[in-house]
Amino acid sequence: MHDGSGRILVQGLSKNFGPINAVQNLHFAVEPGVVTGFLGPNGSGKTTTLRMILGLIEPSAGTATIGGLPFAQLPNPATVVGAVLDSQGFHPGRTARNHLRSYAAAMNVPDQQADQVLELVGLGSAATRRAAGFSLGMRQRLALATALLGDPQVLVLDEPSNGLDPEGIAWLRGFLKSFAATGRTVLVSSHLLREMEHTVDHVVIVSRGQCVYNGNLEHLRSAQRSRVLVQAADPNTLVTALQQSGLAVEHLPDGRLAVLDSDSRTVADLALQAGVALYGMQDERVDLEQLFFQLTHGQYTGGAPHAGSAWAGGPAQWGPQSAGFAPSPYQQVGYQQPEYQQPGYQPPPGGPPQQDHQQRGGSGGFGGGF
Ligand SMILES: Nc1ncnc2c1ncn2[C@@H]1O[C@H](COP(=O)(O)OP(=O)(O)OP(=O)(O)O)[C@@H](O)[C@H]1O
Repeated sequence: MHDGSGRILVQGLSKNFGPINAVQNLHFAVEPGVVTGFLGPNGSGKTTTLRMILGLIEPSAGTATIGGLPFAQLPNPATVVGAVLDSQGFHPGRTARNHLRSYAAAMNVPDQQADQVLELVGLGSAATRRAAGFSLGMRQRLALATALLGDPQVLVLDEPSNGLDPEGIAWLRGFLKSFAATGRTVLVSSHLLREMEHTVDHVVIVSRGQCVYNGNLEHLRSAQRSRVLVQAADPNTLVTALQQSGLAVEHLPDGRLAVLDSDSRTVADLALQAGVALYGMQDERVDLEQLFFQLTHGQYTGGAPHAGSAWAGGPAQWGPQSAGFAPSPYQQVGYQQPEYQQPGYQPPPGGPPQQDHQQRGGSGGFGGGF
């Protein structure tokens, strides 16, 4: 069991390449004992951040420490941190075993460790094969074996599932979880939340070099709420009826109501009992991948969660977002055009449904349409 001293702390970390602000004022901690995902689309600054943590490039501002020290000051870095930033750097003529032995010598690690780590990553039977003939997945495993040679406290991996087949991804997931379960620190980057969602416990999500979410994955998951969008002839009467039944309701800017954590059948029954005519209903549910897409496109108008929404509260930190509407995180289920928008629609006596522009809590709505 490791002593849990391999905490990574990133404080105010920034990096500019000329006019490019690759990383902007990042703050996060990577705790031992859990797997932390460092997620963001291509070009969002993940590799640059990892390179600064590993002392490969100088930050423009801020600090990154491992166990309280910058990488450059670690007494024997290879026994503290194992890292894979690139799985291409093998001498093609060397066997897997010889590749590892050359690293073991440089790290002052016994030769036998090479065979142990090869077994650990499932390459035991390929020890005498040359790396030139390795598949991308095998190269990923060999790179991981190299990182493990010094039996490090901390593992930092950049896009480790690239090139792995589904079996390889499942294996990596189990490996990383058991590695972290021994009290060690795992920071793993990816541009695919779906690939990581069953591997990571904590996530730091970046977009355009800035942190847009830092928190528990479960918290992010719990922000997923289903809702029913409903167009009612008399929204206020319907809101009263729904609230009396214990349902939370939000007014959307276009006049519809969003009924949280319910379904269209329940809403229709309550509307009938209240004598309110409905002109259209839509069941929606949030998809984690869509949510990630929305977060990392940085265009969510609301920025911080608004009071009363699924986004408010909890220990997670939501970072800056730039202005503009993002795609809705909701997936629509069995969408039907509201009756009043359909050809041949005859308005009821009293005219077509009125648009109710009353909004609650400012601009924090999801902005998604039917
Ligand atoms: N050495 C460099 N010189 C100039 N610009 C750079 C350099 N390294 C990275 N960048 C730029 O910094 C930004 C962040 O790149 P980075 O590689 O850190 O992103 P990433 O999230 O790791 O993306 P990917 O998943 O595609 O590797 C990009 O705009 C990239 O072009």
